Amino acid sequence: MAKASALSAWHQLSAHFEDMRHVHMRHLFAEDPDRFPRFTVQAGDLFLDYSKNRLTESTRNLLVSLAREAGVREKRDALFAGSRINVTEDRAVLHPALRHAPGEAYLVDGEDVTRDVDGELEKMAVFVDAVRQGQWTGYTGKPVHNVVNLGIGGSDLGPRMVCQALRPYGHERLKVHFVSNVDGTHLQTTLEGLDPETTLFIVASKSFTTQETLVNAASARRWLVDHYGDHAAVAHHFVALSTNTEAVREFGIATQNMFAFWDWVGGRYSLWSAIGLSIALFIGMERFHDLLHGAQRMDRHFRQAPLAGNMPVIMALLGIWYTDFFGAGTQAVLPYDQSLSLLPRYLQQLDMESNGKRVTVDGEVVEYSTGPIVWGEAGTDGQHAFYQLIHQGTHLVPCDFIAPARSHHGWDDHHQILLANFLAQPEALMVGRTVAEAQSQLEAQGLAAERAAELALHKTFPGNIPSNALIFEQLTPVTLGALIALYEHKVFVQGAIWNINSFDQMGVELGKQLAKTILPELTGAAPLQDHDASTTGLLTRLQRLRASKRS
Ligand SMILES: O=P(O)(O)OC[C@H]1O[C@H](O)[C@H](O)[C@@H](O)[C@@H]1O
Repeated sequence: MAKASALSAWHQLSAHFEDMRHVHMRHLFAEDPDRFPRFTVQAGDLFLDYSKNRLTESTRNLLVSLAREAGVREKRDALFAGSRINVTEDRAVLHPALRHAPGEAYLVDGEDVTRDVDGELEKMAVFVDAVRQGQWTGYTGKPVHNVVNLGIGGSDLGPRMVCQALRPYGHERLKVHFVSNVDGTHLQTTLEGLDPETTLFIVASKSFTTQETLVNAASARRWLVDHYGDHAAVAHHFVALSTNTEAVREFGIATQNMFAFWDWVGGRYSLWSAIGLSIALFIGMERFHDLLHGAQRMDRHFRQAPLAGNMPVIMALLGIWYTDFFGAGTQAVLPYDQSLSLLPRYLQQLDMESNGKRVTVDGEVVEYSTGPIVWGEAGTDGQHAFYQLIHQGTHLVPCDFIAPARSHHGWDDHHQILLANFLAQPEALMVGRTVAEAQSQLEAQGLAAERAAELALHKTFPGNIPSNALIFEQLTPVTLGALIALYEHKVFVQGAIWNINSFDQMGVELGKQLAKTILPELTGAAPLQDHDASTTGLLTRLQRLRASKRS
C-alpha cells in the first residue's frame, strides 16, 4: 500500500485546497439553503452536523475517493475478519468481538473468540451481582463500599471516563475510585477515608508488568495487610484484570479472582473487556451490556454505511483535510456535558497513542502529518480559558462540539443555558465578525468613529473556523457506547489512510527503559551511568536536595 501522499486523490485534494483555502463558510451557507441536510448524518442515536466545515460536495467526493483509494473498506474488513493488522506486534485487532451481536462469530486464527468473550462476561456477571448485592464480602464479612481500580493508560482512562459519564446510573452503595499515577499522592488521597474492610481493589493491567500499577498494587496490598495483620485478607479484597495469568498468580491473586482478556484487545480499546469491571460493578451488568450494545450498533453502521454517509469515515476525512492540507496541528474536543469532562483525556490516549506515528506499515518515513494533538475541556469552562485563541489566535483549531439534548439532573434551566452556549460558539466560530461589522457595532454603541476604527480590528473575528456538532437525546450507556466506538473507528480510518499501524505504541518505551536505569542511580543502589550533562546535573542536584531535607 502506497503512502497517502502518493495517492491520486491526495494530489487532487492538494489542487482543490488551493480553490478552497480562502473560501469562507459564510458564503457556502449563503449559497446553499440545503447545506444542513447535505452535510449531516445519523448513526443510531447520534446525529452529526458537519456543515460548519470548509467543504463542498466536491471536497467530500475527493475525500471519499481518498478513503476508497487508500483501501479503507478493505482494511476495515480485515480488522473485522481478525487479520493480524497490528503488523509490528503480529496481532489481530478485534475489540469489536467484545461487543459482538448474538450469534455473530469473530475469528482469530480460525477460532471463534466470542465463546471466550461470553464466558468471561458471564464470570463478570456473577461477580458483579454478588458485589452489588452485598454477598461478596471482605475478610470480615462486610459488603464492599469502595472499589479502587489500580491501572494506568488503557487500564484506567476508559473505565474512569465511563464511570464518570454514567454516574446517574451508579449503584447507591458503591463508590468507584481510580488510581493511576505512581505519584504516591494519588494513592494516598484516594485511600484517605476508605475503610480497608469495605474496600475492593481491582488491579487492572493487560501486561501485569506496568511499573506504576504494580507499585500502586503492592502499596495498596501493604495498606490492607497492615490493617488486618493477616496476609490471608488479600484474597478477599483483590481481583485482577489481565492477560497474564502467571504474573497475577505471582502477585498473590488466585485465578478465580482474575478476569481475563486477550492479546487481540489493545489497551486503549479494552474498556469493553474485563478491563471494564469497575464500570460493570458501578452501573450493573445489564447496563454494561447496553454500553456494549451501543458500540455494536456503531460497528454495524461503520461496516455497512456507504463511505459518504459513514459517520466515523466522515469525521476521519475531515480531520485529514485539516491536518494535512490546512496544516492544523490539533483537534479540540469540547463536550457540553460535565459528565463527559474526561472524554478529551480519554481521546488523547485513543487518538495520540494510536496515530502518533511517523513510519508507515511498510517501514517508510511519512512526509505528511499524522495524528493531531487532541485536547479539550468541558463547556463552558473552556470558553473562559482558551476559546480566545480559537476565535482570534493564529492557529486553526478544528473543534468537535458534543451535547445531549437533555441532562440527567433536574436543573433544566442550567442545561438550556449550556445548550445556548453549545449553539453559539460554533456559530461564532463559523460566522466571525468582519472589520466593518465590528466598526459599525462600536459606533452603534456610541463610540466616536475614530475610536471605533482604532478598536475595530481587535473586535474582529476571522470566523471560518471549522467544527463538528454531535448531538443525542441523553447520555445513556447505549449512547456513550456508540460515541466511544465512533471515535475508535475515526482513529482507525485515519490510521488506514496514513498507512500507519494504529495499534502499537513503541514510542512509550524509551522513557520507561531509561527510568528503570535511572532509579537505582537515584537511590544510590547503582553507580551513575553515562548520561548527558543535563540529566546527570539534575540527578545529582535532586540527590543533594533530598539529602539536605533528611538532615
Ligand atoms: O494494561 P497495562 O499492560 O498495564 O498497560 C497500561 C498502559 O501501558 C502503556 O503506557 C501503554 O502505552 C498503554 O497503551 C497501556 O494502556
